[in-house]
Amino acid sequence: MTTELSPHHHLHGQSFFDHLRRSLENLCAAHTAPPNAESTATTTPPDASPSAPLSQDPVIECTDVVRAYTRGGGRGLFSRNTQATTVTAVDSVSATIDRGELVGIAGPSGSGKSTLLHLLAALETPDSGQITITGTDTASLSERGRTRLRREHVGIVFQRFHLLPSLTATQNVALPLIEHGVGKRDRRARAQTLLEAVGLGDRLTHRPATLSGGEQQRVAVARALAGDPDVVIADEPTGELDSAASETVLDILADVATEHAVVVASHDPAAIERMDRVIRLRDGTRDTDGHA
Ligand SMILES: Nc1ncnc2c1ncn2[C@@H]1O[C@H](COP(=O)(O)OP(=O)(O)OP(=O)(O)O)[C@@H](O)[C@H]1O
Repeated sequence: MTTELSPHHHLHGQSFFDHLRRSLENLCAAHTAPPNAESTATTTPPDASPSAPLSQDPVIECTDVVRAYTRGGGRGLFSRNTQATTVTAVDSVSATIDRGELVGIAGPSGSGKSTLLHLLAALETPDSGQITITGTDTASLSERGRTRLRREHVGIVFQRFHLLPSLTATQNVALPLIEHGVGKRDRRARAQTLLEAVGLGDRLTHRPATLSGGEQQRVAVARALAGDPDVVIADEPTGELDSAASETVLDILADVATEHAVVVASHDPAAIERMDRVIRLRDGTRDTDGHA
């Protein structure tokens, strides 16, 4: 059985993420990307930098968001004409997510958690209402613009880790930094710092198949942090893990939330229990917004 090490082993009187932030600030200063032309089509005031680390503006603002899917209505291989039905997966949801918050999205199966999470991550856009990420309206961007917005501001953690099997832990974490224009040596240094922060300093050259589920998820969290996002969005991050590994991943996400916004959609009562605040969904609408 693999022992799950707590990242807090590595804390030396300060948050490890303070150290991480400083190391990334140094990297970013050396690799500042040119301004995004599409980011002019935003709601950000012209004098505000969308990624200013000390900004008090919400990281994500979601206003009366609706997302519906249409099913059927076609002629299938095994069916005659079927009646089209519309499912409103997310129905008039409003929410604000700030830096320093660990926010849960809870609700029964089919209540709209994944759909809302995809909207908050700019993987999808709403049919109506508005979602802004660090001031940029996600619907105002082209597909490419949304990809760039995600790359610069959003880190995503999936239930099944989605690591590349042929790459080592370090290479998996370093991969997103290629698109940030970070050089090879700096990518490796940054990836190693992140892996040490999540307690995997002794697993740097391991490939995913040789890591436990909890370790793979910690690699996935480190990868999500590689580009120093404003928000980390996690879909059922403990869904595949035993309770000890879940606790470790939740400890790390709570630590990440001291510096970033973190949003976690989960069925897992132990995960929801750890959240600062919970957005509860029922049939796509918001039930309550209270403390878990
Ligand atoms: N791509 C899609 N096409 C059609 N219907 C969809 C699609 N995605 C989601 N839905 C429907 O929207 C509703 C909300 O789904 P969603 O996956 O967001 O819920 P969930 O709370 O994440 O569920 P679970 O906990 O089971 O993952 C469901 O009725 C689902 O069937």
